[in-house]
Amino acid sequence: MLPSATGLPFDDIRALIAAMPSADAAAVAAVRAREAQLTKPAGSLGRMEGLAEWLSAWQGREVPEVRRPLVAIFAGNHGVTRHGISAFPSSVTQQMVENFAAGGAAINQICIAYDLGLKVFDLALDLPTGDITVEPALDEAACAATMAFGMEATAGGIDLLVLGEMGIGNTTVAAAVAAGLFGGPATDWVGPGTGLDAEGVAHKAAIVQQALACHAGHLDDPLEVLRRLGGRELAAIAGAILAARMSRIPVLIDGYVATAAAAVLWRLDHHALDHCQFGHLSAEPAHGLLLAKLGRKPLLDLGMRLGEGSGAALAAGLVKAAAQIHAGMATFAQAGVSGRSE
Ligand SMILES: Cc1cc2ncn([C@H]3O[C@H](COP(=O)(O)O)[C@@H](O)[C@H]3O)c2cc1C
Ligand SMILES: O=C(O)c1cccnc1
Repeated sequence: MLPSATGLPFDDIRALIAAMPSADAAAVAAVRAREAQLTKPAGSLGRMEGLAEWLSAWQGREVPEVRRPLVAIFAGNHGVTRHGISAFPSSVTQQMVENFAAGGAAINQICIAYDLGLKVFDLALDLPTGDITVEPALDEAACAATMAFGMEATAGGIDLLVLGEMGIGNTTVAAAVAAGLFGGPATDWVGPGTGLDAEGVAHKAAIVQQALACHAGHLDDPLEVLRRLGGRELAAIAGAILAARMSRIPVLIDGYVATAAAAVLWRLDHHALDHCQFGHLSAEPAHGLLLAKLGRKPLLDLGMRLGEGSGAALAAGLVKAAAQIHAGMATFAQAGVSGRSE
């Protein structure tokens, strides 16, 4: 699914969006029928029942199954870090990629605990994106190619895709993308990220405002917002979400940064994220606002603000359980349990 030579690279992305499959209504009907027979009061598993239905709808399976879940982390570096908008130096991006490979990060432990596969995609870390206060982060060809690269995350017969990121400075570009897509002042969209104090957050807002001014007049097209104000890991996440849709793989999206990338697709088509669930509510303050714009309720709210796919990976434990519960439970008839009294 690399961009073809049919025209501008973004045209290939738009063509995929126009061709997105919809939910499998027959699979949903089958899950609902079976759900009603399982040995529990109707509706007693709350949102877990909805997760089983969502899995079936997008997998196109009458019985949902999660046997090959994958966490994909995309890592990128950002030119805007020259303005001191993170509590950590940008060298930490590469160092954390090495830490992921060595098994020392939080996400490695979550993957062990829940038996999730993990792949880390390093996106030209030695080539930071453009400084968004004065130039676009990426040109169109690089942005489209990075989206195409992100599509590779769906390979290998996976049946659940969990998306996360690593990139010092990326809560700044996420804020810029969110503001570019939904408007409002930069102060609405920035937060402490890795741990800025109030003065640091105010400076970060000023930098995002500068970026918005620099690109004003070019932000009507969501893909332009992505390439001008975003970064490689955001582009790759957007590509991965789109490829997952085409391959009928349900997706779990992590915190503020991953949600900002997803929001680009939502602005292109309000149904583009129907195959996605939002794993958690990040403590990054603007994540709640962004989810409200998308009209979505996250699965977990644990006060986490780590990134690297951690909140979505924790939610993958719930999604695995939802599939197992639905597939494995006995029906009233099978178990000889009496149904509801008349
Ligand atoms: C050691 C360490 C591990 C991380 N894992 C994820 N992030 C998270 O923090 C970064 C975004 O925050 P900001 O915009 O403030 O730089 C991203 O790399 C994100 O995934 C980390 C950050 C650090 C320091
Ligand atoms: O919610 C996130 O994605 C997040 C929050 C803080 C730092 N990095 C990522």
